[in-house]
Amino acid sequence: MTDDPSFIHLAGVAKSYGRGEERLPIFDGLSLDIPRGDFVAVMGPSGSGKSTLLNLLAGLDTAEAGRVSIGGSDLSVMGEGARGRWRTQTLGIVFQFYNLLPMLTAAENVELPLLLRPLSKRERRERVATVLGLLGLQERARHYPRQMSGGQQQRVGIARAIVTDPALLLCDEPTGDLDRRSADEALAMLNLLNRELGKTIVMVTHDPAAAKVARRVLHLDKGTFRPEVAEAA
Ligand SMILES: Nc1ncnc2c1ncn2[C@@H]1O[C@H](COP(=O)(O)OP(=O)(O)OP(=O)(O)O)[C@@H](O)[C@H]1O
Repeated sequence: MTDDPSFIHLAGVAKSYGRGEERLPIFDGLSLDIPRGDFVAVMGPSGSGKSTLLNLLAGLDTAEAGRVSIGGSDLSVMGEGARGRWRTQTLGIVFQFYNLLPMLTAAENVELPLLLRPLSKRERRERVATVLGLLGLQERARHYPRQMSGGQQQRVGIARAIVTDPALLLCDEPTGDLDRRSADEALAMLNLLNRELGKTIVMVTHDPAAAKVARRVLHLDKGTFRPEVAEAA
């Protein structure tokens, strides 16, 4: 697909932490191409750079060298403000520990990203109701996080991530805090978002069951991807 540039394109990315002699290199020339509509699981030992990669893809951190381009936007040349605006338009993030605001109901948590959009209250409510329905959470709309199970809270987290209809979902250990059944429900939802709605998904995970749901598994080890790529079903 030479005339169809990758949706996610990393070339020669360098990233380190610390300064001078204390400098800890994480990536030194990392490259990666992910087409639109892919569902990629990133696995690897602790400290291999998975979270660092997600932070670069989210535009939350910047590379010292190389190019990070997503959906045609070159994050490496954007300032912080531009990256913030890009993030609200392009990205949904699903966190391991859900990151819901405890004083807001499920519906209010899901509505949050929409407050940055020029939408009427009615339009916001309709969108929230649609995604809560998609996630099977209609009955939970007025419940607070403390009144929900971990699995339900994670589904609220997924609803919040997709309510703005982003092209890209980044998931950081989305099943890491869930029992098997809730984990499988969350994975089924991610699978549906990828296969039915065409969302591109990059998911960092230690969970082999999560990796099986993805279309591809990338193994990160000491800051580089292992050459072999296991193809999913
Ligand atoms: N802000 C930081 N300052 C200094 N060192 C950092 C920082 N963030 C991460 N590191 C170091 O960079 C390396 C890669 O960290 P990273 O969090 O990307 O790994 P990971 O693969 O996500 O690990 P885990 O599976 O444990 O979450 C680790 O050695 C970590 O200690």
